[in-house]
Amino acid sequence: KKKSGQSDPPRIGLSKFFPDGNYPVGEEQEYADDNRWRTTSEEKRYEEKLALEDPETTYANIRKAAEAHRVVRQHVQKWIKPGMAMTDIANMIEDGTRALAEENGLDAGVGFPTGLSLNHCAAHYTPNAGDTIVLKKEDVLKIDIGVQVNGRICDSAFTLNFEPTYVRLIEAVKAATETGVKEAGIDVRLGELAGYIQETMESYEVEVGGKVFPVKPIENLSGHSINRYQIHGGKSVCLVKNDDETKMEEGEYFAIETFGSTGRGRIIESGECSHYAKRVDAPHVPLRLTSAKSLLKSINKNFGTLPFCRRYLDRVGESKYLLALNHLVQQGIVQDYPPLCDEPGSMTAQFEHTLLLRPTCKEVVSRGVDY
Ligand SMILES: O=S(=O)(c1cccs1)N(Cc1ccc(F)cc1)Cc1ncn[nH]1
Ligand SMILES: [Mn+2]
Ligand SMILES: [Mn+2]
Ligand SMILES: [Mn+2]
Repeated sequence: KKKSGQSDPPRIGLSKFFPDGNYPVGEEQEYADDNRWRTTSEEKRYEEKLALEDPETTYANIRKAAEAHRVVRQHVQKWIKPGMAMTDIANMIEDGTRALAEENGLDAGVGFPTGLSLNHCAAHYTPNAGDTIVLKKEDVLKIDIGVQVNGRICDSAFTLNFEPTYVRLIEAVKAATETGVKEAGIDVRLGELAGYIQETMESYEVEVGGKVFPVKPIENLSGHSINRYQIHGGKSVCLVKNDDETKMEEGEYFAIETFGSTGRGRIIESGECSHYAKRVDAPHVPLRLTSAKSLLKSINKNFGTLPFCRRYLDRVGESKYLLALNHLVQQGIVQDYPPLCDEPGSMTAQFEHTLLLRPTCKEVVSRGVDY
């Protein structure tokens, strides 16, 4: 019997199932001892006052995005198979996301391009038009899905394998992300949190073809704070111990994401770019290129500062835009985010959750039965 009456594939907007706007609360974790007092009735009253003052802090937006994230990802986990084209996997995910989040311009829909990075590539790959790549059974696939509701972005990712070779790598990264979630908290220093993540990651090794590889945290990838319509809020949670004294603060949203590798433990930008985003601090330079002017207008209208990919430009009717897009990148108006890859032949894995630092507790809003 269907649990929620949702269709298969999932295409019914979530407001049909939560008409009162009370979307499921994520996993609530208590803060560590020195912040234990936060679960007091005084803090609870404070949180209720906040919710009355500003509907945004009822967290309904991020919780709707997270519920859409869970339903879409659990559907793709069920149906994905080696032999499927990356483009079809991307469309399956994005069609579901748009339907459940009830896409409506910039008010709701896809939060950023669907990451489908394979093997030694860790992040920021999604197919461009004409991509013919097909999933293979020996692939290790990172699926990174973004859902946004009123600019609140649920950024969460997981790793899929179809044969057991890299199971220990995947376990290492899942454990490291759990450590990051557990140790995160108000007033926690980012550099210290990085050390805890590194310690968990480096306690694993993986044996491939009789050779033992230590699992390395990817030292130049990181988690990040998230603001409304801004996937990178300015704070980074690195994966190796460092002396960044910056603290996590009450009310912040964080993407806690970790990446492990059997290679160098370092990514380089590699391959054709698909991911772009208008910079939040984009300079107002006079654009001489007419095509760049009209493309920027389309980007502002359709994406604002949310990341997009070439397929999304195709979808909103743009064509022959590459010269204009590269001009906007070169002018510092649009940031390009090329695929981030470790050395060929290595293997990488990722897990990511979105975490709310509420006054009374930490809420792992993207938690599901799957991860
Ligand atoms: O690597 S990031 O650029 C970054 C990490 C720390 C500071 S900025 N990036 C943010 C982002 C950039 C472009 C996107 F299309 C989507 C997200 C992390 C990330 N990628 C996927 N999920 N999370
Ligand atoms: Mn992500
Ligand atoms: Mn992220
Ligand atoms: Mn307080």
